Amino acid sequence: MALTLKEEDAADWVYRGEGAVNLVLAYAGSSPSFIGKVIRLRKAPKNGLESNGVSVRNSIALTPQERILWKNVDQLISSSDKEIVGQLYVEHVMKPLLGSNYVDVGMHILVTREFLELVEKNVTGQRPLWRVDAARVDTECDFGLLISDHSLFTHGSPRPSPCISVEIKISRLSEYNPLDLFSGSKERIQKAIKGLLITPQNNFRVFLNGSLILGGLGGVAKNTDVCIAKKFEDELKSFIEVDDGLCTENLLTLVTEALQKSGVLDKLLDVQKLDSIDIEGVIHAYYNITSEQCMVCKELSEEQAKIYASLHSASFDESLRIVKDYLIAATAKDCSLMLCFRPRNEEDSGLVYNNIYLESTKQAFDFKVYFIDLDLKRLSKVRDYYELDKKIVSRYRQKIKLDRGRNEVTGLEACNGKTVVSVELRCSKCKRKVMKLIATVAGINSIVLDPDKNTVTVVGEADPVRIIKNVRKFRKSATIVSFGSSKEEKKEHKKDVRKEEKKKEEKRDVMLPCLLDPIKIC
Ligand SMILES: O=P(O)(O)O[C@@H]1[C@@H](OP(=O)(O)O)[C@H](OP(=O)(O)O)[C@H](O)[C@H](OP(=O)(O)O)[C@H]1OP(=O)(O)O
Ligand SMILES: Nc1ncnc2c1ncn2[C@@H]1O[C@H](COP(=O)(O)OP(=O)(O)OP(=O)(O)O)[C@@H](O)[C@H]1O
Repeated sequence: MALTLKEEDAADWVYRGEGAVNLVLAYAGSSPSFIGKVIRLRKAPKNGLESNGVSVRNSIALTPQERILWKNVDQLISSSDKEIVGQLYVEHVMKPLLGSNYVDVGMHILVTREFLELVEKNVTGQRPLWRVDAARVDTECDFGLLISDHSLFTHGSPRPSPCISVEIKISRLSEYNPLDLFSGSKERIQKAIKGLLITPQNNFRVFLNGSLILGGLGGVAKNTDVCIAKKFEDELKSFIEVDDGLCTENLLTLVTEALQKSGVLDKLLDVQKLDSIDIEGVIHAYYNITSEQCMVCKELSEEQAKIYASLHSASFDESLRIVKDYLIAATAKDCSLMLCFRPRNEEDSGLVYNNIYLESTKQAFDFKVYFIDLDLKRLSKVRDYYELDKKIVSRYRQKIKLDRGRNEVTGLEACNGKTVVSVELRCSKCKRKVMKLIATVAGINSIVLDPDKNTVTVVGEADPVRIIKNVRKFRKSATIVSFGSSKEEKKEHKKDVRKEEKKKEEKRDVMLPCLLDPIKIC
């Protein structure tokens, strides 16, 4: 960490965006050390909700329990407190999984408190109000992460090539189907990207030469109406040489082809799928490794707690594996992809970059793809995930109750729940037996056996306890992997829970930007 950014450097850094944890600034000055770079600065929550005023997710060092969790990653646990664990996690956990070509670890540089205070003051006016309200730059932190600006094609040259970059966050909040995005089919990927473009929310941004031309900077954007779409199409004209009205379509083709050609989504999906056990199961493994009494089983009846007994009797190492894989998958579900395109020209058409030829415009483009925001999910988050899941399930149950009430009047079928059971399915006889036993339980709409994964997925309002009881008549070792609403339905309910939380937040005091002293509005 030789370089230090001081107060006088603050004016060279401009607002680029932010998430819940970091504020990101892009370099706009002329120092060769920083051209083509962004800096990620840690934020501190304003509401003081984290325990003892110290944010666990922001703290640099691993907790003793996390040191045990990550014990197989030597580089992580041998780091001293001063070394930055988040960066080591990206380098030694995520990079090997996602591929070194697509992951940029960045480097830490020192920053003075005066630098942080001044950049915060300079950029406050550009930050979304709710972000300003929620967190400020953490002025206690004396470093920032310097990383290449993946929305540009610079490579240190003072004159970056003209370029378009597209940022995609894999989330369900936009109106698109992630299954389309990950399908591998050109048509379906393009359909997903189109959906993201129309409802960008916090999940889709397009930058032209590093400046935002679609989506919300640092937050959520409204849907792409005719006006926005027209303006966007006009912006693209300087980049894609095609008749009016076809630039956006061609950009979609470019993005689709780059996603297909690079294979990054397949890699990402593999990592996202590491969480073979849902949070309702993982929470028990979490209590195994923290050696606390399981607060979840404590709330269940003896009968219900029996379902999870096998998870509690899993070995310590197995519990570590379950939790670790779950957290790695959580990182992979929350990261973004940045795809950057530039028209290919003879001088820089070395073999460094992949390229795509757009038949309709007769243009060749270089492209690069990077994953951004591969942050470590802290162990303590497992409890948060469980609590969130509980809220979602309870919301779902309320909905079923309501639906049942309505159905009594309309005679329609109730909404479905889903129970996943883990049971060894060795042969066709086993499968028949399990199928028969489950089929006798009331309230079942479908049963799907997966002999590769040794799981049975039961959809319907059937009682999970009855399901597992019946399966155990055949195999004692059977366990429930998850129950409640299906993942897709949960996501829908998650939206509602989030909306409610947001409403509560909006009721809190509002801070006006650009003012150092907050003004309270009634
Ligand atoms: O919990 P979720 O699904 O709302 O995801 C959070 C994201 O919200 P989103 O759904 O994308 O609007 C949230 O994104 P934003 O702040 O909305 O950009 C963060 O990514 C958060 O992760 P962390 O707290 O930074 O580790 C994300 O938290 P986790 O991925 O740790 O759950
Ligand atoms: N290396 C980069 N190059 C270009 N832009 C970047 C880079 N890193 C981050 N950004 C921009 O800054 C925004 C916020 O960064 P990031 O997602 O890392 O923040 P975060 O607080 O960690 O997010 P989250 O809340 O999702 O965890 C991104 O959405 C992206 O637009």
